[in-house]
Amino acid sequence: MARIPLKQLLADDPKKVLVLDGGQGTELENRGIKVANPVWSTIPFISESFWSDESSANRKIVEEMFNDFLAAGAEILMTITYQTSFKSVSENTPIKTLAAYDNLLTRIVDFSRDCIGEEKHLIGCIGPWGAHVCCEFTGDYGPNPENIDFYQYFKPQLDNFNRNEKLDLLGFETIPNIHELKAILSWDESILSKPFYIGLSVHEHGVLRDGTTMEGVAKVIKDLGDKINPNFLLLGINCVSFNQSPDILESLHRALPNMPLLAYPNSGEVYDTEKKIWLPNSDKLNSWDTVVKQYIGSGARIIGGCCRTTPKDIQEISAAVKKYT
Ligand SMILES: C[S+](C)CC[C@H](N)C(=O)O
Ligand SMILES: N[C@@H](CCS)C(=O)O
Ligand SMILES: [Zn+2]
Repeated sequence: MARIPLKQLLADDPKKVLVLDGGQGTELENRGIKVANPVWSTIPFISESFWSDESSANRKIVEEMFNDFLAAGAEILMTITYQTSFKSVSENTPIKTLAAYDNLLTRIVDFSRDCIGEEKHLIGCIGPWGAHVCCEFTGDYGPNPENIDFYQYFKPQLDNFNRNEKLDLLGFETIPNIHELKAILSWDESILSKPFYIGLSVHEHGVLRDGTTMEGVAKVIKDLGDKINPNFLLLGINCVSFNQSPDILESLHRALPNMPLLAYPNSGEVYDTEKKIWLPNSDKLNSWDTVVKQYIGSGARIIGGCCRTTPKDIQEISAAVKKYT
């Protein structure tokens, strides 16, 4: 059975909320893959044995992770390509040419689609420019962020993902800087020809990591008016603090009441970018039940978990989504 295009699915049933998967990189780490390296969760796919040996240990781990998120209730899942930009891959792995990079992405998407089957929706995950220098939680893009050529950075991944029919949606996630947001939103259908969403990396005080307020974010979208790419389907927050996430989503909803939103916070732990480890932060103040109810009240149409959330979290999210929709 063909999948319903997401734009149609969300429009046809205004109450439908899709359950997303959880933190993939950190879940692979929980299961024994060492992701603390310059391409982070891309690492298992770099080794040729992943592709040539069907019984490779890493291959089993990735398959089992997808299975466990599916069993927990995920209806839309991501490719594990957060740090798989051409720049990150070509600078840090033996994959140096655009042709070899293209082959890598196609293999990962094919493999992900095989893992989740034909019925579930698949997101082509695209991490921010800052991921390759690990500043997705500071938003510090240097002294002249307006001069960064974001298009050149994303183009190889976009060119591949745009033409891959196994992907239903592109996800720019953990975007911490307003210049990057403006760049993505300036691209028309010739550059972004598939439906896409943008997940913002927001500080626990409720501003984008670079200090931009949610009103400032909304202004960029409002100013574009009807020039906005019709493929821009959802805006939201990801890898933000679990405890603060309902308030942050609510502030985005107030600023953009008609925008379909999405939310997938992290566990509340904080990433140490030097040591590449997660440090405990405050305890969870709320349950997923409470948080999901608030997200839905704020217009969320896709809800899941980001770093350090597990299939158990997705199970709780799924139960809450069923209860409140
Ligand atoms: C979302 S963070 C945990 C991704 C990893 C980071 N960019 C790093 O390279 O360590
Ligand atoms: N999509 C990524 C999140 C990075 S913040 C992952 O799930 O690993
Ligand atoms: Zn994350």
